[in-house]
Amino acid sequence: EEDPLSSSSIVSRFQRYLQINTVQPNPQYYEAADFIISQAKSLSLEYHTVEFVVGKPLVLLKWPGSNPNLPSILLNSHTDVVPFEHHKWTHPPLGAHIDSHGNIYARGSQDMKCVGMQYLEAIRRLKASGFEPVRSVYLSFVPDEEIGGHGGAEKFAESDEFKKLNVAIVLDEGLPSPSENYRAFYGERSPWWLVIKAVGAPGHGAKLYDNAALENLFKSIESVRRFRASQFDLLKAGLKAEGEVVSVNMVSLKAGTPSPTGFVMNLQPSEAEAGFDVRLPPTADPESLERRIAEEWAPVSRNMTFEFKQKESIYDKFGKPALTAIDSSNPWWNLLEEAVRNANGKLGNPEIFPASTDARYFRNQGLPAIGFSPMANTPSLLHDHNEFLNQAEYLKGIEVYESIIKSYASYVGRDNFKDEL
Ligand code: MET
Ligand SMILES: [Zn+2]
Ligand SMILES: [Zn+2]
Repeated sequence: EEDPLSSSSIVSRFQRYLQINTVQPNPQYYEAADFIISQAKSLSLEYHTVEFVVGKPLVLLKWPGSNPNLPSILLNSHTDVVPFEHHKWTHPPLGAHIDSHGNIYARGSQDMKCVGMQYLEAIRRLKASGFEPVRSVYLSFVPDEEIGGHGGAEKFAESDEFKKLNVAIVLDEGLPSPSENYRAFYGERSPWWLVIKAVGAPGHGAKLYDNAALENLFKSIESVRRFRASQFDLLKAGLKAEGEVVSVNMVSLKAGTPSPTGFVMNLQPSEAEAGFDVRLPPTADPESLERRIAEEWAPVSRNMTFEFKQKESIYDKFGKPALTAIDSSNPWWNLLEEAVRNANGKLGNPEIFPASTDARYFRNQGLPAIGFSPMANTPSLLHDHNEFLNQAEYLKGIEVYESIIKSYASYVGRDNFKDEL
């Protein structure tokens, strides 16, 4: 039988996880849970599943520490992945095909089945080396991150079950880095999913008149685009980073009178709407953006209305921007830097995650949470066609986690200096 610690067994376990269809909106969560539990068994980890929402299992694993009084470490990952356009990929998105360069192609290879498996493989190696944790290490494999996390990490982080784990620090996903420096994230932007609706007089397609619904909508779109350009310019000029500007992208457009052959071409419709994915940095002024939406993007003077499909606060439950400290008040930050260095890796400057992750639910509880996915020399292909991760980079990431878990689980100093300052 093959050595479970060999590179080829490690990579083939990753392929098996990638091949499980956990694609939204119909993820095969039980199949994923069975696989994770089989891994837990092979590692002699404690396991159990919780269903905060029926049909959406969250798998929780535990590697007990020798000192159960010390607060624990939580390694979080989501099991679901976003959909794909099958025919636009060079290799099947659920195939986990490895090409001649060692690139593993699959949806979830970067976001974030890699991380979930790397945690497990790091533990496999640590166990084989005889390492015993002082702090308990928990692994949570959560559902539904890609549709908002409401049936997964959000409920988990607010649960009594979670409080009992007495978690000191959470690790969750980050982003790949095209350079040799890994990226790490101490905060993230808040999603506002906005739909703007216009109404107007219907009329002949040949007639030029004011206040048609689509004319009204396009005035708004022009205003949104001017704002978008102003934020994008800050980014292009290098004055701000991706996570420090407000982004707004149009993601849907709905209008027209359907006909069997497409749309009626000589009728101007009386309703139209556009959807926008807006992301606010933790340093943004939410009130001023809301005013801009009401006064410029959807003004009542044009009979416009708007609705939020999602509108998250930039503040934690104590009313402060949900940011994890990266100064000496947070020992876990320095430990991470040191552990990555010990594994011959380099960490870039801490950043604000430009999209959103489940880490926000833990930060909202006042806990430190760091976003980190050890992928260097890798183009960022999250939610894109042909998402891949190189197998050598994947294996390197396991060594990085080995170093981090070892350091975190052995740390017996104070968890947080904040209260004493
Ligand atoms: C807004 S829920 C988060 C879903 C996904 N991670 C995103 O950033 O779009
Ligand atoms: Zn993700
Ligand atoms: Zn994602």
